[in-house]
Amino acid sequence: MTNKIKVILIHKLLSSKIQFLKGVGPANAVKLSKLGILTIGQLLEHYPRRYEDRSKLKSITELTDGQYESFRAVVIHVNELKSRRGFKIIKIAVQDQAGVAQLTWFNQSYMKNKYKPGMELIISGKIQRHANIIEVTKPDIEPASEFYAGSGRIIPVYPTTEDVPQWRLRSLILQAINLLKNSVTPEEIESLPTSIIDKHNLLTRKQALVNIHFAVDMETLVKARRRLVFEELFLLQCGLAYLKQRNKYNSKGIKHAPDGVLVAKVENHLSFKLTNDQNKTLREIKADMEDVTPMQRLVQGDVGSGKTVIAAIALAKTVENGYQGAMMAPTEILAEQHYHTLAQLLAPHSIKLAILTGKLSRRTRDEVLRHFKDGAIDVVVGTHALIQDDVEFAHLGLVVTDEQHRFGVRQRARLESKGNQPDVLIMTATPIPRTMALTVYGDLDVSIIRELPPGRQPVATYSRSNTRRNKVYLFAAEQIKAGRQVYVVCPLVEESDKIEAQSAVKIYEELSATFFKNIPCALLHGKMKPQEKEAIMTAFSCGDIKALIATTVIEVGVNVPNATVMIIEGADRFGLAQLHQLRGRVGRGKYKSYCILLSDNTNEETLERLKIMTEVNDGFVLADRDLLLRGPGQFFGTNQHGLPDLKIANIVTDTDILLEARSAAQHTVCTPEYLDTVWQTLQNWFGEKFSMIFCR
Ligand SMILES: Nc1ncnc2c1ncn2[C@@H]1O[C@H](COP(=O)(O)OP(=O)(O)OP(=O)(O)O)[C@@H](O)[C@H]1O
Repeated sequence: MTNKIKVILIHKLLSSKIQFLKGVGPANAVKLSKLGILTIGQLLEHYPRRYEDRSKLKSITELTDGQYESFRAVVIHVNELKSRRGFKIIKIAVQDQAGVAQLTWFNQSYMKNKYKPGMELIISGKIQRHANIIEVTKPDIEPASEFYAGSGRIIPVYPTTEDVPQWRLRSLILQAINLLKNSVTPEEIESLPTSIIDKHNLLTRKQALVNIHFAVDMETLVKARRRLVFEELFLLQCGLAYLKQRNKYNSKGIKHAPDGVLVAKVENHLSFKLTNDQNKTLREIKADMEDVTPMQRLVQGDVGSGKTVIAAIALAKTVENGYQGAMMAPTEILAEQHYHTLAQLLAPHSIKLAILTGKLSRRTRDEVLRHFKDGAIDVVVGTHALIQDDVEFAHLGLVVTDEQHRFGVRQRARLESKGNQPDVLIMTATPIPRTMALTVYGDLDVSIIRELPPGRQPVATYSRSNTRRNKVYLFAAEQIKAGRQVYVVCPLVEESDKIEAQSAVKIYEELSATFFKNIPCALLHGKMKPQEKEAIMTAFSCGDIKALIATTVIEVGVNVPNATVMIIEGADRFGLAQLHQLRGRVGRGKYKSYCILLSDNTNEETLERLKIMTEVNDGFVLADRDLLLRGPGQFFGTNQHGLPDLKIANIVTDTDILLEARSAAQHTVCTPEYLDTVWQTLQNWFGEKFSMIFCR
């Protein structure tokens, strides 16, 4: 079976160039390549975006106002008019036996040459009836000769460009489907083991491909989609399971010894008791480190749940075993902060720490690098500066990366490659929805710290319009008088640090002249020099500055337990995950804390998002809600962080199939040949992203 499978996915027909089809010359091939279609296989995997039911063609007099309908008619007259404002309007009159309708386009003069009197067309679009005139604006048109004469008329609508009209794409796919039907057996293009197909009651790949494009009826279409979604998720999960196994069996990592004196000293010196979740996570980490398989563990902890102390103990463990540890943070501010926290926890026990960021002088940097190399430094904290080529370690035992999705997988891999299969701990404070975590990080072991340290009260969150802005700032000033500190976050301006900084400056000037007059305030934004930023953060941390007016530079990780008020201006511009991160900057100590979301936006979805914030304090619940509200592409704000663009599956709505496919993949014993095929298919599907996801 496996040998056969290996042949299929490189079946001759599927790998044939698209020019093999009738009607595809060099020019059309270029246009199709812009859609990512170079081969017949890729054409067949260009799945419809949606479908239209055109099973019943109506006559013109039967068309209903406001409905999306289809009808067959002949062109009788083509006319170009000019509107008073200079628009070109193309009007084409069409006729069937019952009546006349008018098709209209604006500023698309080429339409007048495309359709000539006498041509028979299948026209689909939204019907507008004004008095006795029936009009369709920007209709979807197929020449009647291209009209697919299948038994059903569920018409696929494809993602496409202006260059490749729907009807052409549809007729090419039909041609490819006919070739597939006539010249390929189901076994020749099957990608799933027969046992899986039978057990999960799936269509064959051949049946699914035919029906996803031209289904005989709705029921078959649903089955076709289920099969292809299952296939995609199953193969992805097989790939992830394979990676995990490979890590387990093929690699020899560092086997740390059970805890000794140093780890005990660090643990016993903590000024607090670890929470149950922290203890559980720590046990999991220690077990991984004591195993010869290199650790690949993701720690997901809600904001303020106390991840840094866990990292500190793990670092102490590697040092105790004679190795070095490295911790990489996404920003200089965070690297500084982690350095100070780790120094407090580790330096009293003779662990030598250093920091490496972009701003060290050449001399200091050279010296620090020398001590990494000769092993005199035990633990280093840094930014991207850590992955530069000239950074070398004597014996790196543990790599911790904070805020996982800010780094590409490749960057992380570069740090890991500075040791000989070191243990790897990834920490993130953005809870990842479960379904997404299974797809993106399915090969990592996951620990979750959901519980917050005792005594923390939920942050009271309010959503307010700007009419109440004065009251909000008066409240903040009162809190400052009571000894607390305040953050004000300025509206997010995507793509422009400069405008964002300008808006922060404006708000800073306004507040320091009004509500915060005579209160020590400071401004913090991404355009400032690292030294300036650091000096301000230090002054805020030690309480010299009472109000910090900032852009999102403070979003992750900043820890000032005395701060109790977070005011977010233009809160509607932020996603839930980001608002939660910002809110997490307060409520980190023993004082009651508040988060106030200012916004005048009345958009329904925005109001819903802000309302969820006022009701939910748990980051994991928020993450799931955010995913539902905005979809997977939006979740991280950007698409570049390892989330594969799935071809057909939707991880929000296909959760059931995902869980079924995952369980099937975990229970399938894959032969090496089958895994080869899986590997090859995944590479074909995900291209560039493949190495991002799988080359760990
Ligand atoms: N078990 C505990 N009991 C009491 N305080 C704790 C406990 N664990 C951590 N803390 C304190 O809680 C604060 C937050 O910890 P830390 O900065 O490690 O959180 P975090 O999970 O990294 O948060 P974020 O993701 O928001 O940066 C720190 O002041 C830390 O000293």
